[in-house]
Amino acid sequence: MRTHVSAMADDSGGMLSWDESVFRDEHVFEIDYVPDAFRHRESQLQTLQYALRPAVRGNRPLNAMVRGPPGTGKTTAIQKLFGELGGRPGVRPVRVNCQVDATRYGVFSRVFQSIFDYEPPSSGVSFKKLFGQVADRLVDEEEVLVVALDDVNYLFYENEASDTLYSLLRAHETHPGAKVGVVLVCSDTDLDVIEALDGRVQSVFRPEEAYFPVYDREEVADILGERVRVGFRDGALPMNVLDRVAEQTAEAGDLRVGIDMLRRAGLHAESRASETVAIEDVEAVSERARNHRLTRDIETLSDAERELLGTIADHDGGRAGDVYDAFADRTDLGYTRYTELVNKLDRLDLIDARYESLEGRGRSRTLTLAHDAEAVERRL
Ligand SMILES: Nc1ncnc2c1ncn2[C@@H]1O[C@H](COP(=O)(O)OP(=O)(O)OP(=O)(O)O)[C@@H](O)[C@H]1O
Repeated sequence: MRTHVSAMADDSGGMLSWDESVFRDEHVFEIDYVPDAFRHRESQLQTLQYALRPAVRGNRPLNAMVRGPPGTGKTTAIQKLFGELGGRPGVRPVRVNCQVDATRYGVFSRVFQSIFDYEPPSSGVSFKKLFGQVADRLVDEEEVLVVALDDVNYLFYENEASDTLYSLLRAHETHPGAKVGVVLVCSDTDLDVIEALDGRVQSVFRPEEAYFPVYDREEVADILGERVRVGFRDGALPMNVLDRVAEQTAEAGDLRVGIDMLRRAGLHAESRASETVAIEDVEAVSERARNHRLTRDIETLSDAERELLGTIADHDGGRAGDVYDAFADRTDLGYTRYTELVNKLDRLDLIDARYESLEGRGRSRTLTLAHDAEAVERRL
């Protein structure tokens, strides 16, 4: 029997005891959790199954492209399908997170690691050799390789996308008998993937497309309701609270906001020694949860990118040339690299880089933070 909470609160100065919790299984709110139930994505899964089916018969699958805004289930769909494919003999599905591995060498290192069970050296081995070993093994073992390039937009930002795809898509020419299929997963809805590829890649890449739209409010409530059922104790998160979270999540358009909000609201309820989560807990955590993506995006930036974001925060709304002067004082990077970094921050929606015409002096860009400066600076 659990002790009544108010008694616990009195005994321990307003805290639940360490082993008391509103959660049944807190892990279901963590980022690496793959849910058992995956609803409202039936047609997208069907399209992808259709494309990948030849692989289980030992043939090259159709290439595919998965598109849609962040937090709409793209990665989860791949994890589900690849989980199933991985159990089939003769198929090797590999999902590469391009946010982490944003170069051709990085992508092939992941594939190598999946095949050989150890990581290749990060330098000293040529790409050609790495590729050769992967391809030879695929041919010897008669395995079909299916590579998902998740968050492939990062390969584009680093200008590595065309080379990577070229190598994968033409593997059968350089290594006869190699069978490779590619699934691109892109969360940058402003990026026209096909258009952004080199002509030599465009001519061989005609993917099947699966689009993942933002979930509507009912879908969000249904999905989050299931998460609550698995993750919270019975009755610990009432319906009205779920509705409030669903409403805010649908507004944000990213399911991750809701999952994060549920977890934080649960922790907040615990911190005030309550066995149930209330609207006030949601209110208390909602700003942090809504900025979840901002936190994640800033975490993935390189030192130079952070430095630039900090410089823009200090010169919010400034002209690109002026911001560069300030940036150059802090780093030794040249203007070309600076422009690349500006473009990347713009694409990540961390800043808005807009052209303005200067009377009689051509055009210049102004750089403005896309988020509240304080929220950005707190995360840098
Ligand atoms: N239909 C669904 N049912 C249950 N959980 C879901 C569903 N769709 C998404 N999720 C959950 O929402 C979160 C975000 O999903 P996911 O990572 O698949 O999104 P994504 O579209 O790949 O996002 P990004 O583009 O930012 O990588 C995950 O925790 C995932 O478990």
